[in-house]
Amino acid sequence: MSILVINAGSSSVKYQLFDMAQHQVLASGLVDRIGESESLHRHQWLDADQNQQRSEFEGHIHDHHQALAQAITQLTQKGTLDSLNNLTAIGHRVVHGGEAFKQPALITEAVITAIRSMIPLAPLHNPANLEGIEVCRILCPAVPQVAVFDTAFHQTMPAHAFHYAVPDHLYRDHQVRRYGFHGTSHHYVAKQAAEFLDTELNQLNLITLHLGNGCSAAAIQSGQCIDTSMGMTPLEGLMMGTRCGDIDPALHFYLMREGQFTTDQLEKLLNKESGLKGICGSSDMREVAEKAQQGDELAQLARSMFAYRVKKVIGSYYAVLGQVDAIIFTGGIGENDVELRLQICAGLEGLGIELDQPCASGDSTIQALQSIDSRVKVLVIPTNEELEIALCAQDLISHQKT
Ligand SMILES: Nc1ncnc2c1ncn2[C@@H]1O[C@H](COP(=O)(O)OP(=O)(O)O)[C@@H](O)[C@H]1O
Ligand SMILES: CC(=O)OP(=O)(O)O
Ligand SMILES: [Mg+2]
Repeated sequence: MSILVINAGSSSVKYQLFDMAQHQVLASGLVDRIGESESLHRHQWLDADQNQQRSEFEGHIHDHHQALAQAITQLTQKGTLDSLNNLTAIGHRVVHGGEAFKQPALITEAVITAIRSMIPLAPLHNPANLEGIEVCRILCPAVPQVAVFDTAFHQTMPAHAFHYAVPDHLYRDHQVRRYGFHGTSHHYVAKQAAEFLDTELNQLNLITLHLGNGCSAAAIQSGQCIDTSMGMTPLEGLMMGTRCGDIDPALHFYLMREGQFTTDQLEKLLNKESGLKGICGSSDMREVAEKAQQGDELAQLARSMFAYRVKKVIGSYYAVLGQVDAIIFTGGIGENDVELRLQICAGLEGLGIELDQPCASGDSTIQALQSIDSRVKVLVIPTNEELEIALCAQDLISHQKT
């Protein structure tokens, strides 16, 4: 059984082909800078002797149709996929499913219409996700397709957590509320934690911290999400690579009045030019860490701000949950930045959170960081959103057949 997972962004398409019997990646790739003169297509695959092979193509790839057609050609020509008929399903990451989707969905015209209706809530993400779906429907009409939503796992949040304190008609008429994102990752690492701790997920209270380019936290009570830091859009919450996270909303009016900013300029400023990049000029935490080590004060400030905000969210979710079994670090930063994890957890002994020696970074398996006396477990769990999407697609397709 092979499942292809597609994560289509505005100017890139990432894909992975899974052999579901082994949970093994047979091939993967990235088409980047779509629409620009110097587009890039990187493709990797396992050959018949299980050796990793790579190919790279540079040139103009004018749209998502060409990008996906090229990816499918690579998949079928490089021997990893005999024919498209051997694909069991295609799973798509869809960022915004609004309130319509609490679970993954088999893609139909009605599902496409519902995803389209969410575009005003996710103008930076949903159009590209839809494009990926529509192109795959043209290129692989016989293959069932499944949409897996970033928002779905957070749909269990109670009303007091998801409502904003604005006039209620804005919720009823304009769907203004907290939705939360990265749900596929939060759910995946929560399930991994349950397996690692040898406990049912519905018996666990967890705080999951997804710290990648985008960053978000979730409070999970008895296995269900009861709060999360991202909001109506992925701009709210923690400080991120280029996104500001929580700010005073009055900053908008102030900058519009005093700085003559337009709405588009503000959107760009807060989404693309803020966060780590806004403070110290670099959005990549590895670069920020290097600069900080060399004595760059703004890079040091950026790291302190980042850690402080994660610490605050741990404290607030601890209060909301009452009792916490484990805190889970995931995402590129959460999995690898040993020093930052120490900074985040420093001083939390009063909450029963005590770290042992920092563990080696870059381990691909689960690490437990807590000391023997720590009441709360502190785990590092590598996320795998693509595998989770493939598992969701497999699950949905097998239930369709029975
Ligand atoms: N060893 C490391 N130390 C610190 N940060 C790291 C390390 N490895 C990766 N990162 C950071 O992880 C972030 C990317 O996270 P990732 O989860 O891969 O991103 P995405 O959200 O795009 O999937 C970048 O800021 C990167 O610098
Ligand atoms: C929704 C979101 O923030 O996704 P990413 O972290 O992939 O940008
Ligand atoms: Mg990632």
